[in-house]
Amino acid sequence: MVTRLTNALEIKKLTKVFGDRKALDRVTFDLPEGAFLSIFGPNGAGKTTLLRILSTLSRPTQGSVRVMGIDAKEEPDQVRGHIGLISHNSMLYPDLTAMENLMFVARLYGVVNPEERVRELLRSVELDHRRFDLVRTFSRGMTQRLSIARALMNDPQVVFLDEPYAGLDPHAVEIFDELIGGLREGRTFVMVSHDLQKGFDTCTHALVLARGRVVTFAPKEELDFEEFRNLYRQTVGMGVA
Ligand SMILES: Nc1ncnc2c1ncn2[C@@H]1O[C@H](COP(=O)(O)OP(=O)(O)OP(=O)(O)O)[C@@H](O)[C@H]1O
Repeated sequence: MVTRLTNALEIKKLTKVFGDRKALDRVTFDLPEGAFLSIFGPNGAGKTTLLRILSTLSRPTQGSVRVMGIDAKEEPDQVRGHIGLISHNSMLYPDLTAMENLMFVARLYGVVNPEERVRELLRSVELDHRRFDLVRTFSRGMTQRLSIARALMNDPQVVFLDEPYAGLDPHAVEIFDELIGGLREGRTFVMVSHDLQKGFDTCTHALVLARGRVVTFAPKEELDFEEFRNLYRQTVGMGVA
């Protein structure tokens, strides 16, 4: 029997223009299901713009985006049902408790037993004991853990992470790595990272962007870290768009 690998992402000639600036320029790549893609690039390379388009927060100017086979331009709502996003903007309400925040999201997704699901998620990120505390009293690491729980509400097949290590102390990084490690089975991850070593260690595929264009897209087994690092340094030397 031949096992057919499906692609979690199919991106073709994706272009995004802001005024007279091209933030993304004909970006093209396919990512197989179950992969972990790390996206690298200097400031202004287009990483966040790409992540925002993949997660349906922004629309491409040109080109096509398919997430789990669904056209993100035509059916963004359908795509949203399959994805989770963990970003700087935690999408949490600081003046609500952890529990209230997650209950709100559970209702948005029409979760059948919302309270049960919320408690299960809170336990999985080790925040159940803080469920009645306001989010504004949480540390950066705790807020991030809660935003992971929020992003997992719909049991997403594709998870997007925007610089998840920013502002975390080493202990929080460890907890985060463990959490993500436990979620990798059967899921696809896409992470924007400024930490070259960590992003490279974690990934199965690497994408380097510069000035909105793909400099490299390859499975990790085709890349040697030292060469990759040198290439990245040259890329950073290319400057911003
Ligand atoms: N809403 C916007 N309006 C106008 N220009 C924008 C907008 N969003 C992004 N850009 C421009 O698009 C380009 C890519 O920005 P983007 O935020 O995607 O880069 P990035 O690689 O994520 O950078 P960083 O590493 O600094 O976060 C930049 O030149 C930026 O100024």
